[in-house]
Amino acid sequence: MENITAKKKFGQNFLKDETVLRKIVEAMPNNDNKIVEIGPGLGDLTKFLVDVKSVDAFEVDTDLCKLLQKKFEKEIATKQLRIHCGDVLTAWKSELIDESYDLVANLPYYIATNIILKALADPKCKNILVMVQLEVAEKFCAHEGDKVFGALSIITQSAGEARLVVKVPPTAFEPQPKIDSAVFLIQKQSDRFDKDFESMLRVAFTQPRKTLMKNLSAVYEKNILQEVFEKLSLAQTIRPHQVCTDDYHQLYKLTRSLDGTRESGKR
Ligand SMILES: C[S@@+](CC[C@H](N)C(=O)[O-])C[C@H]1O[C@@H](n2cnc3c(N)ncnc32)[C@H](O)[C@@H]1O
Repeated sequence: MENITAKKKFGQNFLKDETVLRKIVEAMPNNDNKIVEIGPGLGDLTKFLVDVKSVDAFEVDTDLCKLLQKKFEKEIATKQLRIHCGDVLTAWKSELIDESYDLVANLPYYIATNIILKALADPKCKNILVMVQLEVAEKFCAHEGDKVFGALSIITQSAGEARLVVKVPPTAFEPQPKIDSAVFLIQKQSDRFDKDFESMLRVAFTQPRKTLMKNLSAVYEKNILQEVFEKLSLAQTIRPHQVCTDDYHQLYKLTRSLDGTRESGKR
């Protein structure tokens, strides 16, 4: 590895396995979108990306920024690569860049979920192809009935389709992480993103093993919930992971139209 010590605080595990790097590039959607890479690190994935598309890369570590500026002098001069040095979360307003892009990255795991949620909400982001902790990838890709089906799966299914691309063992990285990783792809079909819907999901999954009715009744009036459950033919004993994404949207619409929050009852 270059003369660089990996910094734990920035989640630095550099992907060294060329087969996995190629699999990421092969899974990229075929379109004219720009690429955004978050955390280019030593530039191993960047090298493949700039060969096929123009890339905007965001890197927080100033040592790595300097190294990348040297390594990719030519690509920076031809504008095939732009390096933004700094914390991507600070740079990210509602849109990260002002043109359509696909996010392709081996993400820093300590902020991976946050980054994916921001990309799902960003109207300029069209597709998300990222490496994260396996456990997190499974949550984003889960389907109704799966044990890990939850708020992240529903938010993803509301925006598009997700699929696991490849599982990656710790040996693919330097230094090696303690956990397995996975690359997954979300192809976005809609920019629909509703913070209130997300809040309802948080309530629905507060205690995943309890019934959905029990969780929701912390916020919604019980009689309204009973009416809504009946309309949607949902059993009162159903658990949150057993309800499909469409039914969650119906549930949200109906509870809103009936103004079923407990607060509203006190008015
Ligand atoms: C898991 S490493 C991936 C490095 C490289 N892409 C690879 O595959 O080898 C995560 C990268 O994200 C960078 N990073 C961590 N936090 C960041 C942040 N808030 N903004 C931008 N980059 C960040 C790290 O410095 C590191 O380069």
